Amino acid sequence: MDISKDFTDHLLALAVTATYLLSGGRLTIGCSIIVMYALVKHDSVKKSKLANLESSEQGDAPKKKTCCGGKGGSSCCSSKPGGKKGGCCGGNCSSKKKNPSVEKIETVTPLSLSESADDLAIDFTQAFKPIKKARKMPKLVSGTKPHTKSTFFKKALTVSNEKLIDSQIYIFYSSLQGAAERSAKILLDVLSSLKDLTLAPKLMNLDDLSDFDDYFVNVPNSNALYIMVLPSYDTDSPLDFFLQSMDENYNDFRIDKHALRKLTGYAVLGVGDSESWPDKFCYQAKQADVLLAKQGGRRVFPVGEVCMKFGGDPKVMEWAKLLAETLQDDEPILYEYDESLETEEAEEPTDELTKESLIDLEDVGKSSELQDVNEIKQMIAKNSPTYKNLTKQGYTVVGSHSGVKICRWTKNDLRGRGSCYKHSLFNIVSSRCMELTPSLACSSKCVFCWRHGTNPVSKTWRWEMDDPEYILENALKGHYAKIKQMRGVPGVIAERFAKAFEVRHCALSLVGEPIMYPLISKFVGLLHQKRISSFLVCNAQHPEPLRDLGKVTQLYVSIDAPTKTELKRVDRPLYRDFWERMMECLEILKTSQSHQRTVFRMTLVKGFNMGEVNAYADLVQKGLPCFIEVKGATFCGSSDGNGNPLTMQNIPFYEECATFVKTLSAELQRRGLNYDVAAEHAHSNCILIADTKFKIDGEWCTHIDFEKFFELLESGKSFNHLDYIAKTPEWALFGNGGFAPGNTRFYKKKKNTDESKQSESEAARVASVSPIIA
Ligand SMILES: Cc1cc2nc3c(=O)[nH]c(=O)nc-3n(C[C@H](O)[C@H](O)[C@H](O)COP(=O)(O)O)c2cc1C
Ligand code: SF4
Repeated sequence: MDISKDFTDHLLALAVTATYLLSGGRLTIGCSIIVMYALVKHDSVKKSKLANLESSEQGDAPKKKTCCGGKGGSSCCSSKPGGKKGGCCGGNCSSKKKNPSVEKIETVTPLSLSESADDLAIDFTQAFKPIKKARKMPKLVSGTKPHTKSTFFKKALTVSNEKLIDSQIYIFYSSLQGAAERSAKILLDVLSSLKDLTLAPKLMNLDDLSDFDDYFVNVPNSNALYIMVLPSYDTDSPLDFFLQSMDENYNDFRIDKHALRKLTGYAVLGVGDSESWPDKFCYQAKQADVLLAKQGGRRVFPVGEVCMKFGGDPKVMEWAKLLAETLQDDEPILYEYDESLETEEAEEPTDELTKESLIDLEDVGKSSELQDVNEIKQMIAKNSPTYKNLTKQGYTVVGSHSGVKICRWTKNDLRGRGSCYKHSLFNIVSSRCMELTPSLACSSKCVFCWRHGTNPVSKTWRWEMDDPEYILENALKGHYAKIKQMRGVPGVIAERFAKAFEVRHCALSLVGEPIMYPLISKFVGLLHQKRISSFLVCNAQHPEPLRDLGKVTQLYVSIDAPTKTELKRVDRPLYRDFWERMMECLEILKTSQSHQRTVFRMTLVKGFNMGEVNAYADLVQKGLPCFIEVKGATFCGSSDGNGNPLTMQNIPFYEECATFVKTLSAELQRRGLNYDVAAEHAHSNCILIADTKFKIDGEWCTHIDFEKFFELLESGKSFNHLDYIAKTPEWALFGNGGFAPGNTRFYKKKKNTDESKQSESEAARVASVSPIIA
């Protein structure tokens, strides 16, 4: 130890500390410096003692060069006397190696940039190989996430001792082209022939159910067993709505999450096409299986997946027979309830392994498929059965969700046989009217609807969307193409035919719910730019867009029943709060949309909604519309298998409609409301009640002055329904029939006068091709 050097060091340290303290440093900092200095000094003294001891043991000279660690410099271990350097050891010299403590530190110190290339030589050959994926976690093996409350993946086993054969079996199916329906019937035959079966199985078309809740939120009886026979479509189909409803139910806090545990069990049979859709083969049947299980359903038989191209009906039969055997089996079934199906609430896993396990589990069939339930599709894809169906019915599908169709009244008017009731009541000439809907989908499934149960249903917009400009341009093209086809039809009046190529009115009704199209106001604006008047009909289920709607020439709200119970029975609305929605819509008509020409449209269906006149009066009182248009429903073809339960017995005669209208009008007057019967079109069983503010100087003015309407619109000034009225012609007034002069009545068969009368009333009731709602 060099005492003189140490002493100097001490003095220097003391001087530095004193200077620091004197110059205002804090006492604690000063003390700390002194203590640290003392410790370092103590350590170096200890080390040098140790070194001296070592060198004395080895008989070395007391002055020994320490290793430079490869840095070189004056004290380099390799420095030769006289300042000349031999090669540096790079830290490997014996002086270093011999010090065990230094050697130990080297093994754990991270490599520094100054270390030599030899030291950094690392084998990278494995580095860029893909990281071996963690082994897929088998479905029923727990991959429990540590430190989280909810178990990420777990199973629970229960044993049921139910005798499945005693169950009430429901065979549900959904079918666009008939294969699932056929398969469901095979199942019905096989199961019905089981000798031990206590109750006859029931066959149900999912698309005909008024309310899925009756079966999939509430269970009809305590021993129900569901068998679902489902096709898969990668295009939109009615099944999409069913699956989305199931998914919504599961996430709706108002609904019992596990409502289907009350079933004795369920099984799903998928039919599809494995050749054309290998990646999506029977994917919707699998989705349904997962959703049923999520809601507590117990799978009593594995999901069947039958390719209707290969195997077809025999495979369905095979599955049905195996299922039948199982149902007869007394062996208890081991049910596995898989809580992984409830991972929505589970926290995001943090470590990579668990994350990867999650993906694997999703692969197993949960989330990836469930996400597909809300996949955005085209409403009516060109290759879909719905598209074919609609075009077969005479629609021109525009883009992916709009449609036009010329109705029989347009054809009639072109041939001089008269316009529809809108001419009598409001001055809309059928040959210059285009019937269009920007949404072929609807949020109701009205019993009198002529959609034949195949059009998409949904509560909200869930599809790809076309631009309003595109829709209008192509709708007009489609409409004109259909008009053109009429040129060879006998009796077409050349002048009307020519004018028909300049559409003046657009009835936004047809089928579906136009107001569901999110850009409806913009679309109406485009119509007005072309001086085409707009008649928008909505089903009183969408208060928000109704409130936001801009000016229309006439705004209709369909009032299909006067009470909550009847409305549910007639409209079969998809919304649970359908009644509250309707009430809100009526309130909007009375308030924010009261500047519009508002109309209640009532479609009378005998045995369904003609009973409670007082209740209708309540609704009128609530919405205070300008007009109430009452129309008897028209029979539009078979009710067989299309979800439309109506027969001719439900179609009212003109006289019955007239009685209803008079009674309603009297009730409104009794309440002090100024309404009266104004006009009619007896030919289509349609009668108009109007607010008496449209009776100017004793003359009804229910017609529209279209020129005035556009003038006002273009002026930019605000105006209301009374600003563009026109006098109702004599022939259109109530009691005068409403058949426009200049047209010829046409009866299919020539009859005597009495028979003709009968025929007119009959004609109003039957329309195999005409819309019953237009
Ligand atoms: C437009 C279209 C899309 C289809 N998409 C699928 C699909 O994604 N997966 C599948 O397995 N089968 C698919 N199929 C085949 C149908 O599921 C199959 O034909 C089934 O038998 C139809 O049943 P249905 O006649 O009861 O409607 C598709 C068929 C069509 C016409
Ligand atoms: S009648 Fe109209 S509201 Fe009712 S289901 Fe048909 S399109 Fe929808």
